[in-house]
Amino acid sequence: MIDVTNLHKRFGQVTAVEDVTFRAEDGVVTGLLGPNGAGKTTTLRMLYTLIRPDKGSARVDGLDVAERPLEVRQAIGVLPDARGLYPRLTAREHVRYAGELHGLSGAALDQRIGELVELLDMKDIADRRTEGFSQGERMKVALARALVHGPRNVLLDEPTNGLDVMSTRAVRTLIQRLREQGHCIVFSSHVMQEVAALCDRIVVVARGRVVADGTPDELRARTGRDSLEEAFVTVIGSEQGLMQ
Ligand SMILES: Nc1ncnc2c1ncn2[C@@H]1O[C@H](COP(=O)(O)OP(=O)(O)OP(=O)(O)O)[C@@H](O)[C@H]1O
Repeated sequence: MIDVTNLHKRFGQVTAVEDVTFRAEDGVVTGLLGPNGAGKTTTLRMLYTLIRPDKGSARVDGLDVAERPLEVRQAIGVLPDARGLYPRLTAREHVRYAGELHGLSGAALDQRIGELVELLDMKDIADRRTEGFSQGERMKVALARALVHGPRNVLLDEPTNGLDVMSTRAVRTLIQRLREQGHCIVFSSHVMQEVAALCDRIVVVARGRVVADGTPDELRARTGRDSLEEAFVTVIGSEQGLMQ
């Protein structure tokens, strides 16, 4: 479970995150939805301990991200916005390396890599160097790397960005499976159709603040709008940046 309370982050003159509060429960897909520059990536970066909040706090399974970053990193799997892969390593070597960094080894690691190769349909690419991989292939490697240690909490920054229809479906299926297994899943997107298709709960972020938080039905009811798209535009106060 992830608990975020009054997070704030500034970079020089730019206030990236002004006041973000939400809770992401286990067994639930929580979507962070907002236009470009709303503060989603910065919020996720604070959650996965890459940067420290200026104010406020965030807890992952009760562990404070600023006070216990190493334990937090064990408890989360992250698909960051930059998917950076090593061109000379094969897909399988990437996953193995990440597993070793998490303390896995031997038969247990081999078995886990095998499961992920199967789950993400990576058989054809598993033993190829990642140099020249397509966006979808890179995404699969980055996802397998994020999940190798079986983290309870999964943070995904725009996981379907740039993917074709089949790859997008594969990612959706994976997220649904993780939800069924009781994981806590947070993913960010600026595409409302994506969030609407997958999320049980939607946290709408605009200009560094949470402007709405609820189930799709609650958001529709609160804004008096029939369509989710209109509800989003109403809470954000603008259509800018929300479309693909
Ligand atoms: N390291 C940084 N230095 C300076 N400004 C930053 C930095 N990181 C983020 N920002 C600024 O903070 C604001 C929020 O950025 P952030 O990347 O969190 O938005 P986002 O909601 O993830 O947007 P997108 O959908 O475009 O990825 C933007 O104005 C951005 O330019």
